[in-house]
Amino acid sequence: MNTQAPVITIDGPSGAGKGTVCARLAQVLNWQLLDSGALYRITGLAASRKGLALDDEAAVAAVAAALDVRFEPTPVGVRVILEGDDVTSTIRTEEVGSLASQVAALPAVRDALLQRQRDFRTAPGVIADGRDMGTVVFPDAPVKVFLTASAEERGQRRYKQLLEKGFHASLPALIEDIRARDERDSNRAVAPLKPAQDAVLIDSTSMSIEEVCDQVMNLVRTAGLI
Ligand SMILES: Nc1ncnc2c1ncn2[C@@H]1O[C@H](COP(=O)(O)OP(=O)(O)OP(=O)(O)O)[C@@H](O)[C@H]1O
Ligand SMILES: Nc1ccn([C@@H]2O[C@H](COP(=O)(O)O)[C@@H](O)[C@H]2O)c(=O)n1
Repeated sequence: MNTQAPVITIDGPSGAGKGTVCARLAQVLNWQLLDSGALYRITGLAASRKGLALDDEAAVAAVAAALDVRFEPTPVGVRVILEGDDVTSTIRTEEVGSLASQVAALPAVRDALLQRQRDFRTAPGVIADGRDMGTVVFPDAPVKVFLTASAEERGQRRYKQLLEKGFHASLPALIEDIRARDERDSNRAVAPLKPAQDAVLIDSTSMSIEEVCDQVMNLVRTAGLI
C-alpha cells in the first residue's frame, strides 16, 4: 500500500487548460499545486539573465539546481520572486515559454529539478501540472490525466488570454508557436510529452473548463481519493 500523499497528475500540450484546471481543483480540494512549467520558465529566464547559452547544459543545470526562487501565495494567485525580483508576469510571456522549452530539453536540467518537484508531495495531496508528471515525476500517481485540445483551439484560447491582458498578438503566429513547442516537447530525448500508459485522455477542444473539472473530479472520486 502506498502511504505517500496522493497525487493527481495533469499533463498535456501548451494551452490545453492544465494550469486553469489544476488551480481550480487545488482550491476545491485544498491540496498543494505544483506548476512544474513555472520551474522550467524560471530556469530559462534566470539562465538568459545570466547571459548563458541555452545549450550550455552544465551551466544551465547549475542555475536550475541553485534557483533562488520563492512562491508567495496571495489572494489573486501565486507571486513568483526570482532573486528578489517579482517575475510573476514576465515568466508567463511566450518569449519565456520558448526559453523554458529549450532548457527543458537538457537532461541535466530535468535531473536538477526532479527532487524539487517531488518535494511538493505533502499531505493532504498534490495536483501536478506539466508534461512528464505522470510518466517521470510521479509514476505511481493514482489519478493521471492527459489533457489535450486541437492546436487551433489552443491558439484561440491563448489569443483571447493575451488580448484580455492588453497584449497585441497574431493568431496565426500563436498557432505556429504552439505547434513548434509541441514538436520540441514531444520529440526531445528525455521525458518527452506523451500520455502515461495508465493516463485517462481528455480532449477539451469542445469542452468548457467546468466540464473538464467535473470529469477529473469524477476520476478522483472513483479512485477513492475523496
Ligand atoms: N476548456 C476550455 N475552454 C475554453 N477556454 C479554456 C479551457 N481551458 C482553458 N481555457 C483557457 O485557455 C487559456 C490557456 O489555459 P491554461 O493556461 O490553463 O493552459 P495550459 O495547458 O496550462 O498551458 P501552458 O502549458 O502553456 O501553461 C486560459 O485563458 C484558459 O482560461
Ligand atoms: N513538466 C514539465 C513542464 C514544463 N516543461 C517545459 O516548460 C515549458 C513551459 O511550460 P508551461 O506548462 O508553463 O507552458 C513547456 O513548453 C515545456 O517545454 C517540461 O518540459 N516539463
